[in-house]
This record gives sequence, structure tokens and C-alpha cells, in this order.
Amino acid sequence: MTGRDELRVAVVGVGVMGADHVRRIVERVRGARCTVVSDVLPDRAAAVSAFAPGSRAVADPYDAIAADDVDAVVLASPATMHEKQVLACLAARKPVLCEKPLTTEAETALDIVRREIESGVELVQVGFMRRYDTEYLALRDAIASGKLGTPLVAHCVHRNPSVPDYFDSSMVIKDCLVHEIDATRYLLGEEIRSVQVLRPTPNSQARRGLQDPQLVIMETTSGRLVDVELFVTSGIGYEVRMEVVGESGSATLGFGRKSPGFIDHFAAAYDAEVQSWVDAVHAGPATGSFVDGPGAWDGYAAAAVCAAGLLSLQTGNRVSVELEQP
Ligand SMILES: NC(=O)C1=CN([C@@H]2O[C@H](COP(=O)(O)OP(=O)(O)OC[C@H]3O[C@@H](n4cnc5c(N)ncnc54)[C@H](O)[C@@H]3O)[C@@H](O)[C@H]2O)C=CC1
Ligand SMILES: O=C1[C@@H](O)[C@H](O)[C@@H](O)[C@H](O)[C@H]1O
Repeated sequence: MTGRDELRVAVVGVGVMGADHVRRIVERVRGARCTVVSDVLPDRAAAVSAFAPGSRAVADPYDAIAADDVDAVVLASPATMHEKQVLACLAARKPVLCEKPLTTEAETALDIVRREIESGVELVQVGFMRRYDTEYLALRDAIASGKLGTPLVAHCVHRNPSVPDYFDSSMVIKDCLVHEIDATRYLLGEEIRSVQVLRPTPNSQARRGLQDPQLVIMETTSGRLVDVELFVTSGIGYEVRMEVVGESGSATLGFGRKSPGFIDHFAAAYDAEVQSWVDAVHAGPATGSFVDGPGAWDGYAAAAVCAAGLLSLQTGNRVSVELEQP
């Protein structure tokens, strides 16, 4: 799988995120090259392959995953495709960096956790790139330093200027909130035990039927509360903020920052994420793990909170999160 100077990577699904990952592998990531560019739209695969010298375009994602000239896979297909494609990576014993969310239901994410355990080796990393963002890392350091005292509450803002037409109310949870779910677990070091989704007056500029904004309150196992404003049709810019309030101080990230979109905002974090993954895959034969950072369990835990969030979206009631052991 490794032992080579350069990891041979297939990028599967080359829309917005996948094409961006191909570019970073070609231009900035050390120790990897893109050998296969795959998309069910052959023209798109060919167009993106054109900027990865030495790569070939493959339409069938499963052919790409199984290919002999592919050591590892970056999965950036639509979320509904992740389950089957991650399982194909596990079957081929190939490390995979799967874009978030791991899958769209808790059951299928748990199945991946179990299948990975059966395989005997950690192969699945989930694309929670905020864990590689310098501002999140500084916030984590501030918490760990003890300067804030015990964290009690956190406030988050997650705004997009706009979203594609296919974006529905459930995607605000599964595609957007999923990042704050992971950030909460990562920064506070606890699981989330309940979630409540409130529905403020919808933005008149939002597509009919899209509940936007949404206000979410999550509770961790020790009773800390984290509120999240999700607003995906703000019309203004991409904004991600967080404030953690502890017994003896508070710390923030993202205030005063506005970007055109996530690609610009988190560019350095995506670079760091993919580089760390490539390094972990190279080190895998020695360490026994082909993952750096968020793995299949993190993908499952986030999916379970999303599932509870989707139930709450319907009723507005607080819903408990039940995590099953694999
Ligand atoms: N980490 C992050 O900040 C972000 C992550 N994402 C995630 O990346 C993934 C892709 O999202 P986008 O790039 O925004 O979507 P997109 O719609 O721009 O691109 C998806 C691509 O996958 C292709 N595709 C469709 N069916 C496929 C299949 N069965 N197998 C392989 N490819 C297939 C489509 O033709 C398209 O080119 C999603 O899981 C999404 O949640 C998206 C945006 C930001
Ligand atoms: O994952 C992402 C998108 O899918 C989602 O639409 C955005 O809201 C997130 O901030 C971005 O990181």
C-alpha cells in the first residue's frame, strides 16, 4: 500500500470539493499524486483529470476504487453514495479520506465502524477539516491550558451566503450542523446526549420549504450547552464563529472574518487535513493505522446526533442521542 515515495490517489466525485482536492494534491500536498480522477459525469472527470498530470479519468467509482494504480481514495461524491463507496474501499483494503458526512444515517455509519473493526485496521478518515484549522486548534489549546476554567457553554454561528437548489431543511443538519457536532465533541471532549432544533421565522429570501435559519441547542454528557445558529441563505458571506465560555474566561474564533465561501475560508485547513492523511497513510504499515484524526467512530457519533436532530426538526422537541457500541 505504501513503501512508495508517492501515494497513488484516486479522487472519486470531482464536483466542488473533489476538484479542489485534486488541485491541492497536484499543487501542494507532498508524498502523493493523483493517478485516477473519477466522476459519473465522464466530461467532468476528463476536465479535472486534465489538471492532474499523469492521471486518467474513470467514470465508474468502483473501478476507480479497485484500480491497481490506486493505493488510497479521497471520496468527495454526494453523501448518499458514501456508504457503498466506503465499504468498497474497506473491501479493497484501501485507506479512504471520506468527505463529511460519513453517511446519511446513523445505522449505515455504525455498520462502517463495525466493518472496519472486522477488517482489523483503521482505514477510514472523515473529512472534518475544522480539526486542522489554526483557529480551532488555538481554541482547543486555550481550553487545554486551563485559562478558561471548565467550559460551560458555547455559542456558534454557521452562515453560508447561499446554497444550491437541491439543499433542503434536512441538509442544514446533515451537511452544516455536522461540523459543529464534530467541533463540539473535539473541543469539549465529550459526546452529545441531546439535541433540539428550533425553527425561527424563515428567511423570505430562502427557497419555499427550506427552513432557514435553524437554531440548534446541543447538550453534552456532562450538561454543557452549545447553541448553533445555522443560516444558509444569509446573502452576505460565509461566516463561522464560536465562543467557548468557561468558569474563568472565554475565547472566540472567527469574529470579524467573512469569506466568499468554505473553499477560501478553510483552504489552509483542507491542505493540512489532506497532508496529514497522506502522512498517516505512509506511516500506516509501521503504526497499524492509516488514519490521522477523525475516524469512523467520529463519523458515526456525528451521524447519530444528526439523526436525533432530524427528528427534532419535525417537532421542535429535545431528542436524546443514543450511541450504540460497535
Ligand atoms: N468539508 C467540507 O467543508 C465540505 C464537504 N463537502 C462534502 O463533499 C461531498 C461532495 O460535495 P460537493 O463537492 O459540494 O458536491 P458536488 O455536487 O459539487 O460534487 C459531487 C460530484 O460527485 C459526482 N457524483 C454523483 N454521483 C456519483 C457517484 N455515484 N459516484 C461518484 N461521483 C458521483 C457528481 O457528478 C459531482 O461531480 C459531500 O459529501 C459534501 O458534504 C462539500 C462541501 C464542503
Ligand atoms: O461542508 C460544507 C458544506 O457542505 C456546507 O454547505 C457548508 O455549510 C459548510 O460550512 C461546509 O464546510
